[in-house]
Amino acid sequence: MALNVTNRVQVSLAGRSYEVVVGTGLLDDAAAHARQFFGKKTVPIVADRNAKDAHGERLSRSLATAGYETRWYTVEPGEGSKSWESLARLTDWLLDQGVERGDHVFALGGGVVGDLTGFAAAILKRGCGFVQLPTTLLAQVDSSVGGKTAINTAAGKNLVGAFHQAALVLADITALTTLPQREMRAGYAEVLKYGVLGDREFFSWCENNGEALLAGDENLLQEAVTRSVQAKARIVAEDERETSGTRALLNLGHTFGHALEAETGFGDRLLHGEAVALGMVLAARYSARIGNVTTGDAQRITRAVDMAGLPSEISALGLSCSGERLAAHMLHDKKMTGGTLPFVLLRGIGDAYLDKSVELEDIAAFLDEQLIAH
Ligand SMILES: NC(=O)c1ccc[n+]([C@@H]2O[C@H](COP(=O)([O-])OP(=O)(O)OC[C@H]3O[C@@H](n4cnc5c(N)ncnc54)[C@H](O)[C@@H]3O)[C@@H](O)[C@H]2O)c1
Ligand SMILES: O=C(O)C(=O)C[C@@H](O)[C@H](O)[C@H](O)COP(=O)(O)O
Ligand SMILES: [Zn+2]
Repeated sequence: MALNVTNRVQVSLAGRSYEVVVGTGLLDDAAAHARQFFGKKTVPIVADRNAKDAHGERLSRSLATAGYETRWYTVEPGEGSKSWESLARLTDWLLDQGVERGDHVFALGGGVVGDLTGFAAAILKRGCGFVQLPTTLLAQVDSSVGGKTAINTAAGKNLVGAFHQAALVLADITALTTLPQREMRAGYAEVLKYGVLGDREFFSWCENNGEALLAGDENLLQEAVTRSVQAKARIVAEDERETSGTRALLNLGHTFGHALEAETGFGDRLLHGEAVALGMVLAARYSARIGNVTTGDAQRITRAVDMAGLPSEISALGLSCSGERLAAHMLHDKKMTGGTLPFVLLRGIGDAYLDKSVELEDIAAFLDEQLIAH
């Protein structure tokens, strides 16, 4: 895939579809790409503070040139903004702006702003439109696509939310030039995830290209974002609301990961993508322990995570909790059905499946082993 070529991926759902546009400089040209979603002369934009500082001007300029005025609402960076308090403040602001059901709210930032704004749009006047302008690698490859929106509660991650699809996603690769390296790596965890869960060839591509991609090669970034979005769009088209089990595969590494995020306080100590990377390694090791996957494949996944500078050892987190305590966080997992928690496990790289026979006590014992230094 060559640079300066804009890739378009269609997310096709029952009775409707929307486009994910992936390319460079899209924010400079946002008015042209998104004009049909500007209801009035003023466009409400909810932005992560860092994303606005780095890229807000490009967006404002594009809209101003097309005769639109931007109204900005700034969200403080960090997982703490996915809260009831932020949601209340944001919905009040949207109401003050006179946003109507037919209008579209624009979300500029990473997964935090996308999840928060998407949820606000889902409930504002029982549902208005929204457009995602993802500015982190994680948001471009994952959170801006597929319609999961949510806030966190004291009990855990994403526990209050709604399925509400964006009307359009503009993934501007240029936005990633200002992204801190740690955030880039965290986003790469979700890229690797698509390979591990369903595409062995893409996993090899990541092994070969991960380092250059993380160093900022825009061609490779555009290819990784496009291929990730294609993979996610295929799964979401098949199982939009996670009812058949197909979409649950996108949760690979997340049952472990969300428990670790909860235990570390949803903060800078462990980013979502870092938790997912570690969670994927744990899912692979557990799969090897029950004889489903070869230790060779489990080690290859660990190496890919290490190569990306992502955490692969739970013992290195310095947690003082037990495996049982981590397993207790998992009781809030949204996959829980009738008291059973299905786990996304592996038969091999590129071959994830949902295992309904896993005992949480066994997971707790496994985690106790992992919590002891390797
Ligand atoms: N809805 C979904 O399907 C889905 C999928 C994956 C993750 N998520 C959620 O997404 C969230 C994580 O998203 P994230 O990793 O994007 O984190 P984030 O939104 O917290 O952004 C990460 C950091 O990057 C900064 N930033 C954003 N864009 C920037 C830019 N272009 N230049 C400089 N700094 C920039 C932000 O200020 C923040 O400090 C988690 O809450 C996770 O649960 C949701
Ligand atoms: O889109 C999905 O489906 C995913 O599972 C993608 C995940 O990367 C994402 O973190 C998601 O928010 C987790 O979903 P949850 O239902 O476990 O909260
Ligand atoms: Zn995730």
